[in-house]
Amino acid sequence: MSEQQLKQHRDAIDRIDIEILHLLNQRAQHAREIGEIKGGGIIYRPEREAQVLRRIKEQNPGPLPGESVARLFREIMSECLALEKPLSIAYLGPEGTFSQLATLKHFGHAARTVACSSIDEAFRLVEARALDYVVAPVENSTEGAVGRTLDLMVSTPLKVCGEVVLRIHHHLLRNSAGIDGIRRVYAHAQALAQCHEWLNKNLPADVERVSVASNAEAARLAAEDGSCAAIAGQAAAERFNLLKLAENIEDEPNNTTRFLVLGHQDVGQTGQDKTSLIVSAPNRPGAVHYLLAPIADNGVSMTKFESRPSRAGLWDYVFFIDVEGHHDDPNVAKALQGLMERTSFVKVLGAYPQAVL
Ligand SMILES: C=C(O[C@@H]1C=C(C(=O)O)C=C[C@H]1O)C(=O)O
Repeated sequence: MSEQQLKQHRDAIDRIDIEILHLLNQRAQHAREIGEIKGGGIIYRPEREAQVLRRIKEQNPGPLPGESVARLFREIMSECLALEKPLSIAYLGPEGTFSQLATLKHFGHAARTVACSSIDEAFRLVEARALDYVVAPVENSTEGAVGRTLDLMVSTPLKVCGEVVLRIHHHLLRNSAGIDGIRRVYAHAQALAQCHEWLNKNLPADVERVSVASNAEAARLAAEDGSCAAIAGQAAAERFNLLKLAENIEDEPNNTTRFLVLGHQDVGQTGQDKTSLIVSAPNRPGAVHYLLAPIADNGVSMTKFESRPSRAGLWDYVFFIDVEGHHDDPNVAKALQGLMERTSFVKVLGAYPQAVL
């Protein structure tokens, strides 16, 4: 390619960048005016954001991949929303956890992410309206449910208004090269479980495995002591300046964690939604089958079914159920009505758009 051709393309890019710049600011101006119309009411509208992202993916002519343009527009919306009112989001800290990554993936980098010392504290701060939303891990594809989040959902007045699905990659991290001399590996209990087979195969049997409160805490400890390693993700590796001795050591290559976003609002329909609910059933043969019949009878698909011992009575169970559709969709509404006729405890946690990114 000649210098002349290169210059032509660069000149074109310079012109386009200025056009994009003006268009971005025009977009932001509309968002600011929308903020004034909302007049201090609810600013964040997950249903609208999901529709914007889905439309961008559908109409994307390429060559940029749909996922990439959606990620760019995620950040554009984040900045536009921040002009209306910056959002503050509680997550399970410290900085560098997968919960923080999930928060940024869902709200973009203009949101203020606030590290909390426990999932309980994150819920409390949002319940007390000191922060706007909480992002809490709810299930991992390898390890199953996050019990503490489920327990908090039974009693919280907060409503689910979104979900985030995050691919989880774990790395073996240390402050120097090579695995010689490692006496201990720190990790969150879930990360230890998710890398169990890799650890059995690749580290000597006498290396101690110690579970700590978060992967970021594990990385912090490994940064301080050269005889220790950590299992954690990219964000923690960068934050604590650690070397990656081995990458993507999770046993299950499609390892993902699903997070829920909770706040104080109801979310409208988008046509591709989910509804989360909790029901209880007596501990009798056939009780669960009887209870769930209205879901199948109304042609509603169930995407999650998780049982947990109820705190109320010994050996009574509560069931965490996700179904496809919004609780205002006619078939879902009928299914919910049927459930309510069959059990004394149904709590609809919220309806929200299915994850787009
Ligand atoms: C601009 C709005 O406010 C927020 C920002 C949005 C955007 O930048 O497109 C979309 C939804 C809201 O979360 C709106 O409600 O339309």
